[in-house]
Amino acid sequence: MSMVYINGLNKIYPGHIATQALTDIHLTIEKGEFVGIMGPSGSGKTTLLHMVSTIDTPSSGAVLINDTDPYQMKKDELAVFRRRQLGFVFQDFNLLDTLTIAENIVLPLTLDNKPLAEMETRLKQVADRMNLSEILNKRPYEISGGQRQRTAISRAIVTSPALLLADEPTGSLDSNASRIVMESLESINRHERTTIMLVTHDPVAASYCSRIVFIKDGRLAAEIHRGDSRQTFFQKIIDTLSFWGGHTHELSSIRV
Ligand SMILES: Nc1ncnc2c1ncn2[C@@H]1O[C@H](COP(=O)(O)OP(=O)(O)OP(=O)(O)O)[C@@H](O)[C@H]1O
Repeated sequence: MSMVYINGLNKIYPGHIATQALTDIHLTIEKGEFVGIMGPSGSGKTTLLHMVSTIDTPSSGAVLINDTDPYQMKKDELAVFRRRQLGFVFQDFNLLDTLTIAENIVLPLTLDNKPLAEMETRLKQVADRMNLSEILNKRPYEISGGQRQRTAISRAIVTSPALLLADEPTGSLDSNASRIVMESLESINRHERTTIMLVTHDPVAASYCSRIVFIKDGRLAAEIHRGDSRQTFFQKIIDTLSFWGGHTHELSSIRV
């Protein structure tokens, strides 16, 4: 069963000089997969994520999410679809400083008018899984970057979305915080069976995925699967990046 089905997708940004950001993309992501998107800067990774997250519209081709075409929906329907089916995680966390960590996490449930008891149960489950239970009464400016990103991930999964979309979630974090964030995403994928699509430049972060799709100049260039060993997968990612392009500098001293 596919969670994301992309068929013949093209994206052209109009303008004085039009940019063809994506060309004839065909990609299927099965339910429960954890897929990374990698490629050089400007290759179209974020554009692809935006097409799936319905932030922007394709120029042509089909995008189905959970067998639904979000681009056929009315504005209100789409807003509800996004709130219930999709979770979003960004590089810069996007938390509200005026709210506590607990209030930030349950915000999507508040917007959906869920009963208080249900909110409290779900908050406890998510906070336990993301190891945030001790800091629920703090505010975002009182916690570390890694804790902020885990709060943002908690907010994204509190509605139990079918699909979690993450754009460079470790981009602002040091290597230790990145590792904890990636372990959290891996745990969500394993235990909540949430399908995850992640854009990253970071080969260590990518090594937590079950499959990596490489994009070059807006086209799918290669695809590799993890298998059992994350260490071996990391090496495969480095080899593929050095062949297709991407960030492979500064990698010699990285510990997986
Ligand atoms: N809103 C926009 N208007 C016009 N061109 C755009 C727009 N967004 C992206 N582009 C162009 O589309 C191409 C793909 O951009 P995209 O941001 O998807 O790449 P990326 O692989 O995510 O890059 P990076 O790794 O640097 O974030 C680039 O040539 C970019 O300049």
